Amino acid sequence: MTDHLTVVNHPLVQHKLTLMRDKKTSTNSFRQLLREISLLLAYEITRELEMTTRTIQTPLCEMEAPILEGKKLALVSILRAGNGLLDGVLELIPAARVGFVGLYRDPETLQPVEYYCKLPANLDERLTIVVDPMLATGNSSVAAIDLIKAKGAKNIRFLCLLAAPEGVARMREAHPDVPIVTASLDEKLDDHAYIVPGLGDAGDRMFGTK
Ligand SMILES: O=P(O)(O)OC[C@H]1O[C@H](OP(=O)(O)OP(=O)(O)O)[C@H](O)[C@@H]1O
Ligand SMILES: O=c1cc[nH]c(=O)[nH]1
Ligand SMILES: [Mg+2]
Repeated sequence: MTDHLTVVNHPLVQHKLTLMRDKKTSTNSFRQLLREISLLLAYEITRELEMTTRTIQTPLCEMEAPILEGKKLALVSILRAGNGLLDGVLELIPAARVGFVGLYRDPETLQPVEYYCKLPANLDERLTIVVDPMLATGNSSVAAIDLIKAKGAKNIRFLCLLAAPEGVARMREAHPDVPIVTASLDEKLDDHAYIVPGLGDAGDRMFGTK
């Protein structure tokens, strides 16, 4: 991917996102919609994967048929809200290796606090797609990608549902080599660094916590 930021304007994505933003949407519907959107976003973020060919026999003839090149992809979910995106992406790429980075954002300092990290082997040979629905200040995604790079990953993409301009700028500064794919570039952050108009706290809406 060459663009640093791709906003997926597909009508189905935008329609489902509107339903997710609506505060009247139930936890159950929110989770289902996120799973559906993540399939569409996964389609977009994998658009330019490297391909090679393999010789196969169809019932009619031999052909050189396209297949994905290289080692299996790695998907890394930033816990816990990342798991909502992970489910759909993994459905589309079932052979992917999966890692988790556990981070929460301290509500006072807005700094990420790490509590877990388990990543697949040979990240240096894999395309790594990092997933988290919310890119707000960018502190969490920058820290997660710092960890992932420290484990060897060189080819990384970041998939989110909503991005704030502040988070995109922070990512561009810290990780200019990591393209971002999102369903929406929202307007701004509020005084508590929540995305506006946003959808609220993604983890809470997904898991019914408060
Ligand atoms: O860009 P930032 O300002 O760092 O904010 C974004 C982070 O905040 C949310 O997670 P949260 O800390 O609420 O943890 P959770 O997923 O466990 O709910 C979200 O899922 C991101 O990880
Ligand atoms: O708007 C926001 C910002 C950070 N985390 C969320 O879940 N929502
Ligand atoms: Mg949360």
